[in-house]
Amino acid sequence: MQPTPLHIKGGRALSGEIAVQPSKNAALPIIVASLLSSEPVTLHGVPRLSDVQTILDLAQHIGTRHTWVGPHSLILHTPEVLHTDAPYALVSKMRASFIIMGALLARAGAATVSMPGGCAWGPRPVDQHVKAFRALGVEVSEDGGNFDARRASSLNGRFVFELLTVGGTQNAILAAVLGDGTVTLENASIDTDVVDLINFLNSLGADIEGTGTNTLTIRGVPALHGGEYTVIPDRIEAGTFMIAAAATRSRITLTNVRPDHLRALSSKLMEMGVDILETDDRLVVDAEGRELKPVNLTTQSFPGFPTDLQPQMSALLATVPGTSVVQDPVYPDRLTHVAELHRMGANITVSGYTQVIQGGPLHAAPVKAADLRAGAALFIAALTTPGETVIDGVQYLNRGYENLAERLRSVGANAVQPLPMLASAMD
Ligand SMILES: CC(=O)N[C@H]1[C@@H](OP(=O)(O)OP(=O)(O)OC[C@H]2O[C@@H](n3ccc(=O)[nH]c3=O)[C@H](O)[C@@H]2O)O[C@H](CO)[C@@H](O)[C@@H]1O
Ligand SMILES: C=C(OP(=O)(O)O)C(=O)O
Repeated sequence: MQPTPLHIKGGRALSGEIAVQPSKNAALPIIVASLLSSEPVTLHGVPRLSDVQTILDLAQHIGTRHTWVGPHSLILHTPEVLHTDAPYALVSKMRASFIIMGALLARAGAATVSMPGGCAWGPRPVDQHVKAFRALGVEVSEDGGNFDARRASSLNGRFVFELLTVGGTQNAILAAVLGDGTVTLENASIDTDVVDLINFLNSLGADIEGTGTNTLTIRGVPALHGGEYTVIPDRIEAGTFMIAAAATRSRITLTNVRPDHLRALSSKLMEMGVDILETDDRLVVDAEGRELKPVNLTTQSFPGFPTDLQPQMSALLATVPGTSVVQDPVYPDRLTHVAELHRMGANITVSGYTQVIQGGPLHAAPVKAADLRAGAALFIAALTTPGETVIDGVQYLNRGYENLAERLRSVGANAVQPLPMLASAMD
């Protein structure tokens, strides 16, 4: 059953403190990576999201048992691999599930994985994953929407990625961790979620060198032991809250945050006239009473401006008088927020991956999220307007934000999600 739409009455400032959830995009590959060990692994900092449930369902099919031992803590245990296939019903829900292929290749030597799904705003190829596997000695064939991969021996050799890919780098790392070969990956992603995966794997006894650089050397080890690990805070959720504070001209404090993961956003917000104060794992965003300036931005791989914050930033800029230009070459079709923001009075012209945004006041309207970050963008737009905006497509928001409405209510947002009974009574 789809969740009921969210009702937001904006036009008021936010204030107070909000704890950022642990990172979805770091936790998902780490959950998958836990199946490389036959011993129990305790993870702290796992967000309670529908995407996490999807990956746990997939892991369970493979043979991983899990037990929640705290609100964000989980014990995972894969004594043996029961199945080496990842069925369409699960993989099609979420792109991150494709890296099950690397984990299965490492632990079981074979994998049959359906082509991935996930936020579908346009083409999201996996050619680099497949090219990397083949270059390192894996046989991969494609049939009926499935990839079938097999390795006769340990992965060995060198692969140069043709572009920076987070998932492609993670998949190749996972496949190379076990065995007696040595793999060198060049032009590897240095994204925070890749670094967290490497730190996790090394904490279980993997031998991966070059963390945080574009060249990784992975020396196979016979087995990984169990262990305990804490996932990094979610920089995309933190960024979404920072943009929400700027859009509502508010001052809020974020806790459980890594300010060093958010520099590209912080410097754009500062350029607009927002004050950002960083101390260890806290960050204060102060836009109270500010007249913000328009800015131009182009998305890039980490440490550049993240594509996962592009729709939210576009919503903010749609409220800032003047002309801003936003370009997203990382995902040129990531534009499903635009038509919905138009319904709220935004003036955005699109040409290719470029949005030219003439900022001004928005108004409330019924809108529909078609993907996760587009949903966050609509939430932010709704927070800026005094009328009641109703956002449909909340299931996408639930993929990546834990109790978003409730947590933003704790800092003063007027956001409610009526229960299904109530919703039908109101129809
Ligand atoms: C679950 C997860 O962590 N998702 C994130 C991850 O997705 P994901 O890992 O899928 O994104 P990639 O880093 O792989 O994609 C980056 C770019 O490379 C292209 N590409 C990628 C692989 C490939 O084989 N061929 C190819 O052409 C993509 O189309 C895109 O243009 O990183 C993206 C970029 O930061 C984020 O937007 C996603 O939220
Ligand atoms: C797009 C995202 O996730 P996925 O890659 O799983 O679609 C995201 O987290 O913004």
